[in-house]
Amino acid sequence: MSSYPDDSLPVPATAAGREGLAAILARPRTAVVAVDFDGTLAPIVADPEQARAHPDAVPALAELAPCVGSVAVVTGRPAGVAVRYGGFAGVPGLDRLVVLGHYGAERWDARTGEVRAAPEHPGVAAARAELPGVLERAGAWPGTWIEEKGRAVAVHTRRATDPQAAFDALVDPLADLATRHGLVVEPGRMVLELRPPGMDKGEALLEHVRATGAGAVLYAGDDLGDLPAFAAVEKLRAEGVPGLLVCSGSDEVSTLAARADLTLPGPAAVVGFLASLARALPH
Ligand SMILES: O=P(O)(O)OC[C@H]1O[C@H](O[C@H]2O[C@H](CO)[C@@H](O)[C@H](O)[C@H]2O)[C@H](O)[C@@H](O)[C@@H]1O
Repeated sequence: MSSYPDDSLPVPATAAGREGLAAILARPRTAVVAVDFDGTLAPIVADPEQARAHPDAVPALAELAPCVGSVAVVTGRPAGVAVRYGGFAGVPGLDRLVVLGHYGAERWDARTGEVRAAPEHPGVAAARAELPGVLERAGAWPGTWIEEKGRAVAVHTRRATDPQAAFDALVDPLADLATRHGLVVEPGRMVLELRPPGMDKGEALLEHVRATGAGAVLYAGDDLGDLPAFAAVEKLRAEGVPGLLVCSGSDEVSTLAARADLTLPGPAAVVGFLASLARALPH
């Protein structure tokens, strides 16, 4: 792999990405670094409750955060769960970290340790009540598992013997259930989530970038739910704010790699990149 500007950083494949990385290196104090959690900071595991940040993730973020304008974790997880599974609370260096949870409907701020949240959508409770019956009638595969997320509910198929077939069998029944209750289906890596409309990672990222007055942005993600954040960075670039799109690559999702400036082979490599970026910045 060739390097920019020295041996420690990979070269983005696109001119826009190289411009984005150059802007972050030139004006780090104006940069927002925003990172997805599962599949990007945390390796994918079969049981969502066992997911944890890569052991090098918190040290890398803690070294990076004091050098840039802001570090944010942008996740489909409830903010409090991501804070817990990430080990983000009370870490020296991460005292300004924000976690935008539930695709931006929740915001945890390390300065207060509190979560600010949008009102709950009544359709979630109604869909939750109907969900077991819908799964039974759809002939859900053994191993299909419901994740209770508070302001959303997710159906996972990774533990079925054929996860993709189990996922495919549920797409239409869950779309119907979501529509009847005013919700949307968020498809992800062997998961279909029923959640309220009106917020996504793109809106969340744009809001954060605008609130911080950022002059450059980096976003790293791995899954379809990260596409709106990719679109937000593309929109910011069109408005003159340089940005770098990083894909945490996998053999499950190809869409993001096609849009990314830099594709890295999974969470360990993403975390290594963030650590290298931190080392390349003035402390
Ligand atoms: O926005 P993210 O931080 O990427 O969260 C997206 C979903 O991640 C979790 O599911 C994924 O990770 C699990 C643990 O590795 C894995 O078992 C599952 O197959 C993946 O889809 C989480 O459980 C969901 O609630 C998040 O929305």
